[in-house]
Amino acid sequence: MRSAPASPPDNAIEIESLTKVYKARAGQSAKTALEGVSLTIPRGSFFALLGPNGAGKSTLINIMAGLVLKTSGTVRIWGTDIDHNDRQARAAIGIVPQELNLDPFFTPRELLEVQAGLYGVPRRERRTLEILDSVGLADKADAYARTLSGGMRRRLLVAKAMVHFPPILVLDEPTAGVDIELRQQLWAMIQDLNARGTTILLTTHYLEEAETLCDTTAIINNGTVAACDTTRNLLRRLDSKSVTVTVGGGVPDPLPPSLAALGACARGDDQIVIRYKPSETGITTILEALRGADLDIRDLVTKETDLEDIFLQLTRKPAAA
Ligand SMILES: Nc1ncnc2c1ncn2[C@@H]1O[C@H](COP(=O)(O)OP(=O)(O)OP(=O)(O)O)[C@@H](O)[C@H]1O
Repeated sequence: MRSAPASPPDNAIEIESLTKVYKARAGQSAKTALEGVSLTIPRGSFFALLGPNGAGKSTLINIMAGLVLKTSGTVRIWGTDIDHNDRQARAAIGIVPQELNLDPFFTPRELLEVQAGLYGVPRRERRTLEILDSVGLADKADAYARTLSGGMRRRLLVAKAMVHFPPILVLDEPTAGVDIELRQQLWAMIQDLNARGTTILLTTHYLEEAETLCDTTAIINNGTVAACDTTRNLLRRLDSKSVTVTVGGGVPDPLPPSLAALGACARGDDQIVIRYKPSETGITTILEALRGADLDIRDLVTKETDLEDIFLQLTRKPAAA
């Protein structure tokens, strides 16, 4: 099954005009989950796919995994079109699912052997212990999966996705519900895999995760790509800063007109946030508006834009008419 092309492709994944419409079912109308999605994931990159719930991330991954049939469009994985040779395309990809779906009665060694068998990896080519070692589980090779901690199980899922030596690893929300220490461990492990050449595609809700780890970020919303750029460019291009003011006596409702005119909004009972474009609005304009609002200002903090600002700007639902 290790039938990679002779020379590796420039792009690990190429998706063009991908559309998925789930057919109408009893009581439910048809649902367009992806609409004309195009994405290019260069070989060796660490790519984040960000999106709110229901954006279409799982649909995209499931199409690549062969679990969902696309409606139209093209998907090439490691140079192979899934319509031409889906086995070869899928052999280039390892998918780490979100759920900890491991058979508790298998040991990690057995689990990897069975998985390698499913992928048709000949015994002499299997690297079970080497893979377990790469995820820090060599000493647990013969422990029952049910005795492993949550963190170890997650690492075992990564190992399982790697039995056929895929050059691409897709991780679906790998750190959802995972504590901070374990998150750091997983990050270090995935970074190490990436440093050794594996292309990583990661879906996440954690903006910090994309910001810290990923060189490129795509934001997907309502089944379309709202943005796709290097993470650094995304942060740079927004031309956005924010001022957060903490006020005594509660945030006035409605907000004073001078602040409402700047698009300010209340956060909690005692904070007002004003997002602004430094290229258009100087900080003195904002300070004057605050002075004119006659507030009991207790604190004032300015902040550079971060991925959360961008995410909110791109995925915010339009206000109801
Ligand atoms: N089998 C299905 N039949 C009908 N609609 C579906 C099906 N699977 C997903 N959908 C719908 O398609 C849209 C995209 O769902 P998808 O699971 O791909 O989003 P997601 O970004 O992965 O969300 P989450 O982060 O919550 O998993 C949603 O509106 C969802 O309800």
